[in-house]
Amino acid sequence: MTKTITVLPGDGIGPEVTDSAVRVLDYLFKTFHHDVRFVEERIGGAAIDAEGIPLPQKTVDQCQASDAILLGAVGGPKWDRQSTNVRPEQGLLGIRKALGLFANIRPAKAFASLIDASPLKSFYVEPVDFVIVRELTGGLYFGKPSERRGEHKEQVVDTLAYSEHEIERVVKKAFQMAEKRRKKLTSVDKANVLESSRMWREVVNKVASQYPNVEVNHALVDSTAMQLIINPGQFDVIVTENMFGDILSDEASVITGSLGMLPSASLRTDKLGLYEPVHGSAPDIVGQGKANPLATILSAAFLLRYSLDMDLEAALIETAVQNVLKQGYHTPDLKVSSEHATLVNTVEMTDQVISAIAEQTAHVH
Ligand SMILES: NC(=O)C1=CN([C@@H]2O[C@H](COP(=O)(O)OP(=O)(O)OC[C@H]3O[C@@H](n4cnc5c(N)ncnc54)[C@H](O)[C@@H]3O)[C@@H](O)[C@H]2O)C=CC1
Ligand SMILES: CC(C)CC(=O)C(=O)O
Ligand SMILES: [Mg+2]
Repeated sequence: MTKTITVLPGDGIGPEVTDSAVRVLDYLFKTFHHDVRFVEERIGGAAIDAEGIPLPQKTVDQCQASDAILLGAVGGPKWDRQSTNVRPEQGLLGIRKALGLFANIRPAKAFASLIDASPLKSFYVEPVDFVIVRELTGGLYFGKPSERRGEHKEQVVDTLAYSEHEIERVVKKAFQMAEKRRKKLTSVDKANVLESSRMWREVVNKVASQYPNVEVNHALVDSTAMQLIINPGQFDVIVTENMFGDILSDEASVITGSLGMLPSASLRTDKLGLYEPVHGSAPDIVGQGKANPLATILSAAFLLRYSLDMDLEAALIETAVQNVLKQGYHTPDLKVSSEHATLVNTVEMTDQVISAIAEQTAHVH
């Protein structure tokens, strides 16, 4: 049966990086004769410009009817003056909520060829390979009411709300991941200040009894931000609420060399998932061929693995990315130490990844 991937390019460099990932996926589908079609829909600023709202119902319906979703990024200065409800970012929050994508998986794996050139290299006592599991449909970004109040609108309210159920389902996902990895879970919160964090800890401790072989510890978010830099190798799986995970995962990108390297998967309990780079729409480099497409290409590998059960094809992408970096190909955001460093643009980097896949699949007819 034909599978459907809905592509939401969005704004800024979003269309540049989704084009790259679609080219890579298309190459793999043709090579392995997989029957998969792509359908493009609008989200974010592009949807505001065309239809006046950041998340048209048609986009939600198409996503709901598909097997997987690939998203670029939303937002940009053009829409910064829009009121809260018609901002591009509401389109992204809206699709996550509408599809119930509560678990955002953000792995941070340092590629050896990039570590060598990192200013943080001296801190890497152990190989860096951890996953942030970020709660994605609750917390501050979704709390109601979020508004300006008072006669002169001199007060403001944002609400950090969580139910036990919302915490429990994402924490379970994190334990399941830890069980399949190095069996170490760090739950990150701000329990010395926030009631929501105290409930978070209680739920983690309750769920922990179902996973006796996973070592659990609790850590405060501020010191975790520091530990991520001085000793990132200590982490295996980190589970945390929406905003802490948003911030810590951008920080984690420094360890991997660039924000342009971090992929993500937003999952629920069935196979449908949304796959997107961790980065935003990067208005400062849009249209210049400088966007690093690897975060989105690696997100496409997750799409194959988690939503389409194509583990082999996913691994081909990951090995190809590793090989291309090892050969010294890099977009301007990446510092590489190789003597054979070759600066490439977005399209050339994508060409290199496809060639590196072709080398691995030369025997397939
Ligand atoms: N998932 C999403 O759609 C997100 C959207 N945003 C939106 O994006 C817009 C810009 O936000 P910023 O804070 O500038 O964050 P950003 O992630 O777009 O950019 C931060 C910095 O990283 C660089 N960068 C990001 N991705 C890159 C890539 N693939 N290759 C090379 N360099 C890359 C940018 O050039 C910039 O210097 C805002 O409107 C924001 O709301 C921000 C984060 C996530
Ligand atoms: C709209 C924002 C919450 C997007 C973002 O920064 C993210 O998901 O990483
Ligand atoms: Mg973010």
